[in-house]
Amino acid sequence: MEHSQILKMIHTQKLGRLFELCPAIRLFFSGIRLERLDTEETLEEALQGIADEYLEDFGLTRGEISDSLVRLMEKDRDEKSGEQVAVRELTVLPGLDKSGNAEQSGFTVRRGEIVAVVGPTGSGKSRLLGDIECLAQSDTPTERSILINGEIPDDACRFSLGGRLISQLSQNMNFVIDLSIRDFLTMHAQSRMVERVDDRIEEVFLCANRLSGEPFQMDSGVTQLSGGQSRALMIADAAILSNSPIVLIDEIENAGIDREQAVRLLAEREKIVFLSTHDPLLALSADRRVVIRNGGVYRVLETSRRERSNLAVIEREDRKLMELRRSIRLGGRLDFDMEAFFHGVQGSA
Ligand SMILES: Nc1ncnc2c1ncn2[C@@H]1O[C@H](COP(=O)(O)OP(=O)(O)OP(=O)(O)O)[C@@H](O)[C@H]1O
Repeated sequence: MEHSQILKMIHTQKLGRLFELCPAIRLFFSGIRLERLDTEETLEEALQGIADEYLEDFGLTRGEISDSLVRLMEKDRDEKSGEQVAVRELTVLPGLDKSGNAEQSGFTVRRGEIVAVVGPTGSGKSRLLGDIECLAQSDTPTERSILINGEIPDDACRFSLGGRLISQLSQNMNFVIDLSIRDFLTMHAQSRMVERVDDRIEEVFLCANRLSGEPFQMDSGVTQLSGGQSRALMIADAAILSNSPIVLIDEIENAGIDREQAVRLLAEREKIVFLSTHDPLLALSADRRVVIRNGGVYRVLETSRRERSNLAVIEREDRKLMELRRSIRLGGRLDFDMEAFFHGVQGSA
């Protein structure tokens, strides 16, 4: 559906019809405490009885409400068409490093694979994720190009489906609309047309709570979540509810969530996952790691058999560190025999 058709619909259809076509619109109105609008009226009619000052309290004008509804319907349309693109593999073709030298190599990632992106601070890890996110075609500072299933994505795929193909969970996740977690997840589940919405949102909620260091309630507001809780919720949401076949995650390790479980969860869902990280546990959990140096891909290393067996040791030590972290958070003291705790005789925090 074209933009002009959507615009016309927003202004001529009854609200009830708009809610049916795009459930996120109902949740948009819940978010500004207008749950009881008359569904037999059009948008203009329904908003007639609402004072401008009321809308201003939410930082909205009538025009902005109509623009938001158009965007929600367009997002819904793109999401539904995005489901038709089956991504089997993604290829990064080499570009230039920060000095303008050709990159050593490109690489291809297949469905179900996890790739860690590693490298010193400022080397260009986020830039690589950014190139993937916008499906770059030699039009970013790195001049890399991204292929989907071995082909250059066409413009429709790039500009319209790009956002639907790819979920990006960046370091700073802020929620702007104050919905409860239940409403937020319901909105996502409905806009992604999943079946058994209540069961699925319960699954996301339980999973997010397992990932998060600090438990939270289904009826708390999303704006009250801490940074780590928000990331846990978004990771569970991306894994369980999202149709996006490609997930990009920036520095999960700083979020204070259970990284081991988060990676396992994403790996189970047959997605292509890129993790930018400085963390050996995450790097070795991936199938391979792309090493970035001076803005360019320097090496692509498969995780070796030896590294996989070393991962078990890193996980064991990491669980001990998590135990210490938990103890510190709960106000405990770490004045027991640390040598014994780490190297041998059973100790406990
Ligand atoms: N190949 C390149 N050509 C030109 N500029 C680049 C290239 N790669 C990265 N940059 C630029 O270098 C800067 C640092 O890159 P980026 O933020 O991606 O680093 P990072 O590895 O993610 O850092 P951190 O670990 O601190 O998050 C950015 O401004 C980015 O656009």
